[in-house]
Amino acid sequence: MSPTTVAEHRQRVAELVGLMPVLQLPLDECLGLVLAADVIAPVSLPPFDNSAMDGYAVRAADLAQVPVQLPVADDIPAGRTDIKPLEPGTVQRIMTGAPVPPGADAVVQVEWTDGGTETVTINQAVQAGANIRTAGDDVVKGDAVLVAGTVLRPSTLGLASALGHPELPVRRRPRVLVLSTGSELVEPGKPLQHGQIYESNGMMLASSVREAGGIAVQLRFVPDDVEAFHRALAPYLGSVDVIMTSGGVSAGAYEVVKDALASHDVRFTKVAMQPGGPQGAGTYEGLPVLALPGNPVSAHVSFEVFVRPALLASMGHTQVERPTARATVTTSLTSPAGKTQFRRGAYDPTSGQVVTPVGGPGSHLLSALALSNCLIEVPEDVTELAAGAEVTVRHLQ
Ligand SMILES: Nc1nc2c(c(=O)[nH]1)N[C@H]1C(S)=C(S)[C@@H](COP(=O)(O)OP(=O)(O)OC[C@H]3O[C@@H](n4cnc5c(N)ncnc54)[C@H](O)[C@@H]3O)O[C@H]1N2
Ligand code: MOO
Repeated sequence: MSPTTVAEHRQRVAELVGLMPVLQLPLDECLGLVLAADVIAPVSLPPFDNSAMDGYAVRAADLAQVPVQLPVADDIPAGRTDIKPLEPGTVQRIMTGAPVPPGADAVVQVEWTDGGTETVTINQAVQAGANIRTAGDDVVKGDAVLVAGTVLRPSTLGLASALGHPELPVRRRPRVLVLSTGSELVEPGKPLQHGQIYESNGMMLASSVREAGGIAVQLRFVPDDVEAFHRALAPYLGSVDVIMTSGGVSAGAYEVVKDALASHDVRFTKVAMQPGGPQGAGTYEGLPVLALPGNPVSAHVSFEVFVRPALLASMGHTQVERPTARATVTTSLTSPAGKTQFRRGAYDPTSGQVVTPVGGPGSHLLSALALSNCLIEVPEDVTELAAGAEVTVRHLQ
């Protein structure tokens, strides 16, 4: 049986995860999410003509001869709503953001005056329209200012708030159960016995889920026991959207994930890549389940290549790929025939776009992964790369 290609498995994972439902969420919870429908401006911005300066609302024609002394008929702080018209031959003191009174056609900044409160001497003339921010200058009521597909950033959330929206329609974050299997796994902080290791995939994968915008629920220390596996999962089935496991998928005698899920609709396959060869994907009690290999680098690379794009797509993102670049590799590399290799690399954009492999190909080399900032992609049909060869790097940060 020919191995599954990276593209085929990516497609399968994306289809399994699907799209998250749309709901109205308070703006506070929308950062990084994708707008699911166009938002029509219910008001104009600014909503009314207002002053751009602290100063005096005037009729420009009254300043034909300067200096000129005029009576200050009223005082308009920002927020005042009962604005009186400006009578000819008078001014009103006005603050930045306050409504310009009817009849005024300009604002003189306070620095050009003596700052008087009963009467004011104005030393410089202004053009009609000076220092007035007109209604609709920024947004016109009825405009579709925020369009479906927009990724909500601080500025777009600021705009939504300025338009008076307390909440927005978005696709919600997927809740991912991050389940770590392995009887050898021990909680960090506890003593280790020979043969045991500290659990690390759970922390790494949960962080990756969060970095992609999802919600991670960690379930660690599930032993290599099929009954225990099913029991551990049961309480989460109603509250998560995706189950993501690590470990227990290869060819050993105690492959708990494979054994537990084989009777369900989960297909275990070898994907033509290294690391990350053994993969499982399917459904468990109606939920998508993604079974990643247990070696830490394999788990991380599997997340990057398959899960991250699927989670981003599930939230409505169209940009689901990490940015890539072309770079020359500083040392020679070998790669297994017929497999896409994802080597860990340190990419240096400042020195002519070169990348240096970090550590070897071993999928247990977690510190090399932690020291790298990119994956170097060696295509399936390439078995050797000389130093100086051009490669594609996938940025991880
Ligand atoms: N006979 C074969 N053996 C193996 C094959 C194969 O094709 N034939 N494939 C190898 C490859 S490639 C990989 S990758 C691993 C995948 O193994 P599993 O998914 O079954 O994972 P485990 O055996 O449970 O663990 C592998 C390795 O990773 C450590 N691990 C697992 N979970 C965690 C965790 N949460 N935190 C930290 N470390 C973890 C575990 O202790 C093992 O050292 O299989 C190869 N073998
Ligand atoms: O393919 Mo495994 O994922 O090499 O280590």
